[in-house]
Amino acid sequence: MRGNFSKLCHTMKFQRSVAKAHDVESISKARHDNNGADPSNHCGHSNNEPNDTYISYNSWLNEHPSALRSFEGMMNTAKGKRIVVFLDYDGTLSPIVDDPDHAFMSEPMRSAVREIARQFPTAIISGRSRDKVYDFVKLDEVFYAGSHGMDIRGPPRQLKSYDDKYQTRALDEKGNEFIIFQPAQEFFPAIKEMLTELEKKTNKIQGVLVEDNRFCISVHYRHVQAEDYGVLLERVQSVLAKYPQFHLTRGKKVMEIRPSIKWNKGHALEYLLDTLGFASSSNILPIYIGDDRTDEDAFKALQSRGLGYPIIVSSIPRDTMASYSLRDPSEVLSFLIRLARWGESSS
Ligand SMILES: O=P(O)(O)OC[C@H]1O[C@H](O[C@H]2O[C@H](CO)[C@@H](O)[C@H](O)[C@H]2O)[C@H](O)[C@@H](O)[C@@H]1O
Repeated sequence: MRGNFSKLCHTMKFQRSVAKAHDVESISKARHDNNGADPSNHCGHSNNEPNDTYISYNSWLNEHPSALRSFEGMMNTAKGKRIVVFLDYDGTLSPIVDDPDHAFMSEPMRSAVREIARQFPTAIISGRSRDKVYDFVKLDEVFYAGSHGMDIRGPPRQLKSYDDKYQTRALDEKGNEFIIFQPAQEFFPAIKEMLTELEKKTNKIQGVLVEDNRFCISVHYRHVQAEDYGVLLERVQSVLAKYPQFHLTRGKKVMEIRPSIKWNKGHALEYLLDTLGFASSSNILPIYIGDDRTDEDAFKALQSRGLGYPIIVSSIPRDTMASYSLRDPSEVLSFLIRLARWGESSS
């Protein structure tokens, strides 16, 4: 394993030099490719000139410094604290790709996350279904929260502050206990109905993909012609109108249908901290890395506790509650490798 880890560190040195060479390229590339960060701009184009983009990205970086460049300072504050790592999946551990079923995680990323999970409690919190994220990540060392945190497989601690009906104790194949926490359980039959209706209502629109995320539904429009977008939105809204207990949120070229309960990635983060036994500890340092709007709920949770490091993954200036930034998943990889190495040397 140590051999793998030094291979990773080597990869990281390589990436650092590549990242320098790409600095200018990534900034101008950002002008053309925001991966759908702005849903009102269906085609994802911006009118800014490259120079404007360069200036605005750099001034944004002053507000949200690079977590790679700030690494030493960040870790000075971390000394003596218990680090807990939270990671989003799409756009963070895997790059945004055209086909959601092909958002694979690279082997170096898998090794880095495995190393991180050996050093620190680690959870992946995703909008995907929990099973799908596990299929991509395939690591048993990690806790998983799917459906934007509404389906958690966490540590074996049943919490009194949550209704027992949402917490199920279970055993894995090796006899280890864990808890499944599903606060949106009662919405499941309605979600199944909506899924069928959405598929029926949208299957004539070319390029639409309806994804079953167990307690949420994603309607992808990355491959929908701009002129068909209005019809798609109308059809999604017409289905939604029959289910007032659900609402629509937006991600990268995706509409996400979610139960209207007071539960999001921020609550999932709090729940996992509680089950890890860190409910009232001031000696912890949670790190959350994510790229999407729904990750803002987790950034907000950290900011309101005045705790830890919320880190946004973005190659364009974005309105965010994160304190630090990383440009893309390759910088996330570099950060995780450095963090794992830091953890190893300080343990
Ligand atoms: O919380 P996350 O793990 O970031 O999940 C958010 C959504 O991610 C996926 O969609 C996004 O990534 C796809 C693959 O790169 C891309 O094709 C799509 O356009 C993006 O929106 C996932 O498929 C969705 O279900 C999640 O809600």
